[in-house]
Amino acid sequence: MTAIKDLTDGRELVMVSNRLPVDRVTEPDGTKSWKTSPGGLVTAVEPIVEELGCVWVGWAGSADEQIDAFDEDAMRLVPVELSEEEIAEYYEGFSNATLWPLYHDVVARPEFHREWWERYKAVNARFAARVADEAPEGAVVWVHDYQLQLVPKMLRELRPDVTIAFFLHIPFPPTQLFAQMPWRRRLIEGLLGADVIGFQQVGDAVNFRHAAERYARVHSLGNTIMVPADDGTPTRSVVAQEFPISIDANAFSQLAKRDDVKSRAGEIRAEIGTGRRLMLGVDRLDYTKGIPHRLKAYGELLADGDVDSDEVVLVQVASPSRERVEAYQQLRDEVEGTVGRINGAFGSIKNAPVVYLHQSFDRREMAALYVAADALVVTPLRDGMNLVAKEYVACRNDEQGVLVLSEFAGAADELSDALLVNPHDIDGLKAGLLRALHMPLDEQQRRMRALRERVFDSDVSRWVQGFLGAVSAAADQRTQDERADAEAPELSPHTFLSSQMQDRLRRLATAPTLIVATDFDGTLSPLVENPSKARILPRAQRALDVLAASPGVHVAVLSGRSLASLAETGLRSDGWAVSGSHGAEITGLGADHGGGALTDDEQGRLDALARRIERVLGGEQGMRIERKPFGIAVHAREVADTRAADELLAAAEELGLAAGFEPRKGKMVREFSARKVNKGQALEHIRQQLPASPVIFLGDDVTDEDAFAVLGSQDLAIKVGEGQSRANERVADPEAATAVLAWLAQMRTGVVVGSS
Ligand SMILES: Nc1ncnc2c1ncn2[C@@H]1O[C@H](COP(=O)(O)OP(=O)(O)O[C@H]2O[C@H](CO)[C@@H](O)[C@H](O)[C@H]2O)[C@@H](O)[C@H]1O
Ligand SMILES: O=P(O)(O)OC[C@H](O)CO
Repeated sequence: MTAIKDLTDGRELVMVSNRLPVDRVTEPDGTKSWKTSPGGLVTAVEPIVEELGCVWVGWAGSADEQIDAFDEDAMRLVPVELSEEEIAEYYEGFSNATLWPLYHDVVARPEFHREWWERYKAVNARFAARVADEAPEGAVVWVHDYQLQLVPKMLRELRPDVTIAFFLHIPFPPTQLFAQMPWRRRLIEGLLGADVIGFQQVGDAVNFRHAAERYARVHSLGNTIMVPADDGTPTRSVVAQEFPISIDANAFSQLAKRDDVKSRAGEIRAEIGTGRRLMLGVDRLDYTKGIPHRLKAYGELLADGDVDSDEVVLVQVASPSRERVEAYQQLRDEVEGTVGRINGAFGSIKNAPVVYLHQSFDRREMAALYVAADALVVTPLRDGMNLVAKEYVACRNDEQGVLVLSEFAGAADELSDALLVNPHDIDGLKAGLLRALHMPLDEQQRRMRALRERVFDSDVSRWVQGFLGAVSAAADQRTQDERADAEAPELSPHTFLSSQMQDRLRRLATAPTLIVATDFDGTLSPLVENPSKARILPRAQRALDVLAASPGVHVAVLSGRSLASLAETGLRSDGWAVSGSHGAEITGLGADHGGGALTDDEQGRLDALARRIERVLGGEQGMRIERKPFGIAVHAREVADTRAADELLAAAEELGLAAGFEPRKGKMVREFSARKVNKGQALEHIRQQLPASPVIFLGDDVTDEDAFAVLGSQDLAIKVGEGQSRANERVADPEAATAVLAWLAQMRTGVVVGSS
């Protein structure tokens, strides 16, 4: 069986959410018991961790009750106590009357109160402290949702050893709306304490990254945000990316196949009246779910005579939610008033057009309702995902039934075979409902098959694996970065760079636009015997990430390696230009060029040379011939004797020249390319695609001289290591080259990368 440690690379898991997966309830006779907590978070997450095991820290749902930690299946549940005032101000107030409406596109007016904010901070601090006490050394701590956005930063300060993941189950609003939040910077900084921040949709992740750039003044590149530490310690990278949540589709499908569920579905159909079509709505009673819009559309269809209550019934299941929050009380009054009016106006003694159930049901009853329903109507005005839609699809083993789905539910991105509706457009919604009621069977089946394929393919285990996979990768990266920082030599630019070079770098750092170009092997990564083992120095990667994220800076890597071989080193180069095979292939920054297959003639000449070199030199100890997409490289780095190596390389040169190839000299390598290109031409080509900018280029090898040769007086050429060069500056090794890049990044952005 999969263990949680298989998903977290051997690390223990701690879950943190406002609510524990079970709620403490007081029965009418005063006895206490536990029941499953409401809402989508528990539906999605609990089945996985209950089996795999974890510590779960959360509120037990009752006031002023101190409860000891206890075990439930493979979980250890750790209750966090909340007082009456904290429930009123942290949970009902700041979480559900400020953040909830603000994050749901302000469909209700958010209230901003300073006392609520103070309470929110205090409760978040209590959660962080409790987690800090409970988390095993090096654990992965997974914090959930909007109620706990300050926990990541608070926890990082208490427990720097843990890896912190955060998942937001609800949307993250566009910057124009988030701007209303008086404590917006504090919330962003709180979240940026995490290593990975997960969102439901691409749009949510994009909104967050924009808000982070604007209010926390950080830079982002792709999914990665560079976060400078307050005290000048090294920059951290934080992944902010979408991981759309799902359900255990198989479990729902199996449940729907059970005889008791099928016979209960039959009973439900019999109870609503033979021949009547059943439309179903299932929601927490929440104003984001669009229940009044649904009722309005349905009421109008009855009034217009398009729907008859003898033929159709709408069963609306609305589970009680946040009942002490005013907006929820108003919603309940409105919904119950509307249901009463519709039933009063259009019902008969036999048939009410709406059956309204303000209750929670167990999963078996939910599955029976899904199986019984001819259509499920999901009409939120805004919803992070909406799991009800996916549950309905998973339960429809008969491949029938129609899903009517709001385009403002995150689920609409994936479930495009549903009937998509805009709940604000009442006429459109009415048309959607009618279409669902009259959809021919073959269209139902076609759509339902496609929906089921999607839901079963992207189920909750895939979500967990994707999210925890990203978290594990972040944890590994963090360990690597920390090690690199600890081992990084103390290089102060003032001691190892000439004052002239410092001046030049300062000037470049303030240029409106700048191209930072560099070789890879021997410049960004130390030279190693086996080229497949070469890796960029982590600090160099981060310095280039910071530079690339700075407006006006373009990063380019120019390598003799093929693009494929460069990618195999793990270099992260999203948003950069990368030139491979000495310029024969270029990608990124609009400079895409070359890379097409060799012609038969080119291939034939290259094959003949390779055979010849193989025959003449192949038997020599330590010689290695490498086939590249556009040429051949003859390596002599592993030849024991330097003189013998030189002689062998000279022999290879002779063979190449005889076959009409221009040998390209490198350190202990000679290359023969079918295409006559070099790094200088590649750099010129990239430069032409970008706004006129000065260039800084760093390189260590003979082949980098071609790039130095195309630089002018506004540019800066830096040779890495020993040997003759036309470059105007020099540093000792890749560590020093990295320090130059880090210093440049710091001067341009203020972000400290590493320990220089
Ligand atoms: N009367 C009733 N009785 C019993 N069970 C009932 C019920 N009514 C609803 N449920 C169950 O509660 C869950 C509701 O999940 P949703 O995703 O639809 O919304 P919710 O807003 O709670 O979740 C939040 O988290 C989830 C998960 O991330 C996001 O999909 C969503 O957008 C976000 O608002 C479903 O599993 C459903 O079966
Ligand atoms: O009842 P609440 O306030 O804990 O909300 C439950 C849902 O999971 C909200 O995401």
